[in-house]
Amino acid sequence: MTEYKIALVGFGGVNRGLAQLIAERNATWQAELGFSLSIVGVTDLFLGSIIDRNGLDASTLASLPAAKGAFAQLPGGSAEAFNEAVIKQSGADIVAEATFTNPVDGEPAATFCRWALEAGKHVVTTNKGPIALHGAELKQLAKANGVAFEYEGSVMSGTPVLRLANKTLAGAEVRGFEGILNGTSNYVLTRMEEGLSFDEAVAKAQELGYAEADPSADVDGYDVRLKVVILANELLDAHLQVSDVACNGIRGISSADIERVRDSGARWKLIGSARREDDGSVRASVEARLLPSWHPLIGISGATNAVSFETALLGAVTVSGPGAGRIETAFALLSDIVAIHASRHKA
Ligand SMILES: NC(=O)c1ccc[n+]([C@@H]2O[C@H](COP(=O)([O-])OP(=O)(O)OC[C@H]3O[C@@H](n4cnc5c(N)ncnc54)[C@H](O)[C@@H]3O)[C@@H](O)[C@H]2O)c1
Ligand SMILES: N[C@@H](CCO)C(=O)O
Repeated sequence: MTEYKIALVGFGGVNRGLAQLIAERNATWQAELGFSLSIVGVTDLFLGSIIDRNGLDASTLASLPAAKGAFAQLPGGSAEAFNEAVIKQSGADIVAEATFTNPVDGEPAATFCRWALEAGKHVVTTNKGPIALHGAELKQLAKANGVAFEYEGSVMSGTPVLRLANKTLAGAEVRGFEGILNGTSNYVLTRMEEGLSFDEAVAKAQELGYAEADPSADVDGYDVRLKVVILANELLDAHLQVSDVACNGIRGISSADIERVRDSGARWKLIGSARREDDGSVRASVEARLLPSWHPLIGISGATNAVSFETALLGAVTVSGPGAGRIETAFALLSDIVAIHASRHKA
């Protein structure tokens, strides 16, 4: 039976969700997936850090109070975040990186990924910054060190999109995609349709753990822009930089704008899209669009996301599911670990 030792970098909603899943489901995973997980280190800017190479109790970690320096309450814990030590010296096989997404330069998460990969550890991450801004370099680094770099949760949380499109649409010739790729902004638009103000709806999305640390990344479209870059580079081999994607969010949509179109059945949605043009170039954008009532993405409400791939052989293939959420995104980390396990146990 395989046991992977895992270090958690960032212990907010997502990695705490993973600790909770480990506490509740390790025995089931052992039986059904052929591996279990042992948490050997955790580090967080706010909570501090802790290392135990023999394994920490996942349930104690999952229920740790969200108080500054809280790891100091545990035997061997510290109020200081010793990120580098947790990544390099905890004996982890896998590092789960889930710190804040930095949409400008992807740091310090990109550095955390580099440290782990260079030390010969697999990396699983839900953080869009390192992938959108340093994806090619990090994939190369992983290859050079014979380890995996997996990031399924960076687009549409636990809903399978990247691996699904990469593996199961291979050969179908994906020509482009359009999608609702941000849970927070879609939730905000839905709640505004129900009568909440913009600010009230954003506060609710924060409460539910959907929003980024700075929710302007959600409502101004920057989060979707990163996801469009990740999807376009992964599926269309587009080599896009973040600055190549025109980006406008939902801040300009007022309750009055929503009310005005209510009877027509049209709805405002934040749409991220990319398409290969006839000259081979890829054009991508993020913008609030008024979708007509017949549009395939019109029924996608709340924090649900959906992406419709335009393919040469199948026409449109649409995937929908949760686009945000602590447990939903922790599941994406698990799916990355399942992929790593499968690749190590190939016949
Ligand atoms: N929550 C979701 O629904 C969701 C979905 C998909 C992707 N993501 C991404 O996953 C990542 C984690 O999301 P989350 O909801 O857990 O965020 P969060 O804000 O709840 O937690 C992030 C944690 O990282 C810690 N942190 C920040 N900078 C750090 C540093 N330099 N060193 C150590 N720790 C640091 C913070 O203290 C915080 O506890 C983010 O990048 C987010 O964009 C989140
Ligand atoms: N803040 C993001 C999390 C998922 O990337 C969202 O609302 O979609």
